[in-house]
Amino acid sequence: MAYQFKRIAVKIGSNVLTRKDGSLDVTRMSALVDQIAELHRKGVEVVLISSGAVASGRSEVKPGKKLDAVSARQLYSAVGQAKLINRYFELFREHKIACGQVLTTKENFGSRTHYLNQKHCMEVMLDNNVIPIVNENDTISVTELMFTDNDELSGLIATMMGMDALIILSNIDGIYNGNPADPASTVIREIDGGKQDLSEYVQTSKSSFGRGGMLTKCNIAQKVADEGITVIIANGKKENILPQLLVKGSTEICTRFIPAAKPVSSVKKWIAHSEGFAKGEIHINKGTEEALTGPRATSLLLVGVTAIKGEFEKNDIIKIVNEEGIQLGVGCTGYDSNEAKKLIGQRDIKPLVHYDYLYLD
Ligand SMILES: Nc1ncnc2c1ncn2[C@@H]1O[C@H](COP(=O)(O)OP(=O)(O)O)[C@@H](O)[C@H]1O
Ligand SMILES: N[C@@H](CCC(=O)OP(=O)(O)O)C(=O)O
Repeated sequence: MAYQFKRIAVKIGSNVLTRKDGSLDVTRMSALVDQIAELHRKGVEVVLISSGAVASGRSEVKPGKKLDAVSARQLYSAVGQAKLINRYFELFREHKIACGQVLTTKENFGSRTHYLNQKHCMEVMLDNNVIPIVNENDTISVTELMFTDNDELSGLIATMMGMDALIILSNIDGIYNGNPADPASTVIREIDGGKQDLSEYVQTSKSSFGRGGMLTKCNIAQKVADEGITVIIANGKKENILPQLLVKGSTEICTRFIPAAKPVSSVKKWIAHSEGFAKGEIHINKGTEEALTGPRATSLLLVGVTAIKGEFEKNDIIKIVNEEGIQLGVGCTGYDSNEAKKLIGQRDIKPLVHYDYLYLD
């Protein structure tokens, strides 16, 4: 069977892996592992981003007293992640395939060094036929340090690893053009990258164990497709869904985001996804805004900077803001904040943000 993609990220939502009572659905897990094993045997490289730690830990521990939300998430994920990865390990072993655990946090995507270390780790696993199974390290990432959900994490991984496709498996066939419970609603089969406003269709409601909901999936999918990666939202509870989606000329029901044709450099992709990690703000004057947003690739020079806010190190991500206070984009800084503040207004020195490290919205 010929598949359309050679390298994919597969994200499995909590709802796919949990039964109605919250217990881990080992039958479903086993079916998905069988499908990934089949793809792996046929030469498709797969990175799995699996949710389900919190949901599967919940049925294992019964706290003596009522816990606050953060403590509960830490406790359940610590226990649940051990249970989850242990299951995956055994299930893949039945196929004589090794898998390995990668736990990460939002902070690991904020510095280029950590980012490249993570990428290297997963590359070395794939080179050695090991399937990386990624999840957020829920035990230490709390409140503002958290990803919105694993959809956001899967988008970052797909971009970082230069995937051909990101497949987001949820408990629903795709994005419906109305309330999914309404029989008149149908699945939107194709979405042209970032060009369509989907907010009118997507309800803010979430399924019982999910975190972000369909709206975050849509936002992430549009961003990732804009970077040239196909994104598919499909139902992970359907039999043999992964091979069916991957087969050339597939007619499987799903929502497919058409990737943009323009190539984007890997550094720019990292920067584009890094806005949430920005450490400071660079305010620029009108002339600099015109130069940056004009047709020529232009670096951000300190001569056009009017103010620098926040503390940051060299190579950190910073926001670029115009005179009206509107954010124009993000970049990776060539100076730390103390040095940059001293050099505001200076000419003929290296740029604050080189255009290779600049991403404008
Ligand atoms: N227009 C829509 N189309 C499909 N699903 C929708 C839509 N609006 C809201 N949803 C809800 O989004 C849920 C999936 O998101 P989420 O709960 O985050 O799942 P997951 O755990 O797979 O990440 C669906 O079960 C559905 O209830
Ligand atoms: N890291 C969490 C994932 C939470 C989450 O994002 O869930 P989902 O919205 O179902 O993908 C866990 O493993 O429980």
